[in-house]
Amino acid sequence: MVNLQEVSNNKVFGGQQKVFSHQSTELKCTMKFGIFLPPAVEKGKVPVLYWLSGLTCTEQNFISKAGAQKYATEHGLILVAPDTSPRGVGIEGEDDSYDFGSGAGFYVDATQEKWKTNYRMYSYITKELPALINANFPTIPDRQSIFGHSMGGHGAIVCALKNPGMFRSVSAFAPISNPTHCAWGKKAFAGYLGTDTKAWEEYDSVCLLHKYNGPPIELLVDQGKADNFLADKQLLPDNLIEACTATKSPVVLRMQEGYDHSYFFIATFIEDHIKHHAKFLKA
Ligand SMILES: N[C@@H](CCC(=O)N[C@@H](CSC=O)C(=O)NCC(=O)O)C(=O)O
Repeated sequence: MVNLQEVSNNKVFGGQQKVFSHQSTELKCTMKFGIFLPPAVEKGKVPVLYWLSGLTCTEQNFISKAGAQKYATEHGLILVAPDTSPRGVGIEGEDDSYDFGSGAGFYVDATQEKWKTNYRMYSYITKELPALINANFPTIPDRQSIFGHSMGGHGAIVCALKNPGMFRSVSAFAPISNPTHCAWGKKAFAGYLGTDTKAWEEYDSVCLLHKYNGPPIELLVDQGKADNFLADKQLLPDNLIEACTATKSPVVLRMQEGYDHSYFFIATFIEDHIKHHAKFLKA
């Protein structure tokens, strides 16, 4: 395997949950990602579903808490779950807060001097990682989809909207839907992209929906009604729905009674999301 070191390998639901590390050219550091290989890979190439995690996560949260492997085995999909930022790159302040720097790459390519060399998660997710996965694993490169949670839900929708046709489907759990209008997004975008808010719009799902000119994307979003970050106005799903309605973009938002922002919520509805993606990946 070119440029890949196996870190762990566990059999689960008949497949192999592996973690690899590699030297990233975009991020200029060692990165890890989880990859689940379903039993179907023994018979041939299969589609890939990328998962983007939220603030504070590494590649471990999704692979150990979401329970996704069972459904990836059922539908014959590879799952790829990368880390959420560069690690240990030696930028002053990189570990100071949970919502900026390490664990909080926000899936953008930073333009600000201090961050721009390493904080290139957008290019990592849309270019380097798919190329690495397709070169080393039995994928069908033109059958890939993307989903994520919170900061990762934002990342998944943004990556799909900025690259029409690259992903066959997209879905999200409690995404940060309109980062230019919430505290998390304003802090991250000011730090990575600077004070010109025009540049922020390039990474905001609501703004990008108004510019999108590709094949229709049927977006599935689950949102817990008891999510504290919903109450704190960090997620703003109504703004996403308004933009989808205005642009006639297909969307299903399911407001889930009593669910919070945690991986318990994700594990509850992960089957529906994998089914949603399988419908498009297997069509
Ligand atoms: N203050 C909390 C916030 C961290 C948190 O809740 N992270 C979520 C994602 S939030 C948006 O991107 C998460 O996925 N956490 C990991 C988990 O396994 O639950 C804190 O510092 O914990």
